[in-house]
Amino acid sequence: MKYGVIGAGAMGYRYGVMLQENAGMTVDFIDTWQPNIDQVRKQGGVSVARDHENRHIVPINIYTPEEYTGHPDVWIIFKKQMQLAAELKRDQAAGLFHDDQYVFSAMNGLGHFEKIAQYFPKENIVCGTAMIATRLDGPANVDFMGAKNTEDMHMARYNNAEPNSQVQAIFDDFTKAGLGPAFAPEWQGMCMSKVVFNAVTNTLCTMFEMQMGQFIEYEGVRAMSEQLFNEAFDACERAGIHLIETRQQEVDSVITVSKAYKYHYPSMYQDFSKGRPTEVDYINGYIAKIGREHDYVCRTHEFVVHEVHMAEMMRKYHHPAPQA
Ligand SMILES: NC(=O)C1=CN([C@@H]2O[C@H](COP(=O)(O)OP(=O)(O)OC[C@H]3O[C@@H](n4cnc5c(N)ncnc54)[C@H](OP(=O)(O)O)[C@@H]3O)[C@@H](O)[C@H]2O)C=CC1
Ligand SMILES: CC(C)(CO)C(=O)C(=O)O
Repeated sequence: MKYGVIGAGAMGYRYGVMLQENAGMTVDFIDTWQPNIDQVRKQGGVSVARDHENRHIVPINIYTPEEYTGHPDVWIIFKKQMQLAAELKRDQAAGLFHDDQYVFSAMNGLGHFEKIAQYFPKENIVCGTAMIATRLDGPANVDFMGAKNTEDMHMARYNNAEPNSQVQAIFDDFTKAGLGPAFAPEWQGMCMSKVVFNAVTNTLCTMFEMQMGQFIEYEGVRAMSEQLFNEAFDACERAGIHLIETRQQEVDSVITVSKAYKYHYPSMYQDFSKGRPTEVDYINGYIAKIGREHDYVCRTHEFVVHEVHMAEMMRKYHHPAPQA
């Protein structure tokens, strides 16, 4: 199958390069960040390392939306939440989207599938979550964090139907690529399971400018995680959303995932340290919104949203440390 990746950032490169190198798929990348495109063209591809080692150039095809004339079978979308609406509008205007295409996204936070559904039929949308850590260290320069074969992701159709042949083919390609997919029975609970995880790790690591391994050095991590998870689960229960993990499994995975990715700064910190807006409104803010809609105030999540925005504001007075 032919894939088109919209958003040649950390995760777009991760999925595209693994599909191209390990599964032998044809992949085209679409991006709007000109220094990124220029750097790919200058160095003959994207520079890829794994855990800081074995850095090499992987030749890739990259285009702006307006340059692109191809017709992939599947689009993979990895933009930041706040970039998505403008990106989809620009891609549509450039004639990129066609009715026969499928679309997959494993962005963090929630709110993106409603936007994607404005351009694609519901049955062609495949929702995903990725417990896969990747750093974008500069234009066309990525670092895949974690040992090979630890990649772990979930997928479910946006209409919650059983996989049809096209969705199964995507799953098989992701398996061959080494992305470690598993099907989940239902998209919303699957996605919320990742949102609540990111509402702990991404947010706390960002505010305290920590790698995940440093974060779990603190003895109060379990207690802090439990407080945030309990509030999020209580809100989800009132909203009738059933997560695919239990509260205890979420707390345990904060520890195990942070150990596995001990040198990773969550993607939120990558934005924070570069002076860009963070996705906090789509993560803790999304949980808080679900709570409010169901007469339950998620006080800690609402407070944490303010804290992250306050930390963002403070960047005009002192600069966060760059990623080590
Ligand atoms: N990184 C990770 O480990 C993980 C990330 N995710 C999620 O995946 C989604 C995509 O994240 P990720 O791949 O990390 O995002 P990136 O920030 O690496 O890339 C997204 C886009 O941002 C733009 N961009 C990136 N850096 C800069 C910069 N310095 N200046 C200007 N533009 C820049 C580029 O597009 P353009 O200029 O065209 O806008 C790029 O295509 C998010 O929802 C994230 O939460 C999920 C799991 C893990
Ligand atoms: C890798 C992981 C799971 C860390 O929280 C992530 O989702 C991110 O960096 O945004």
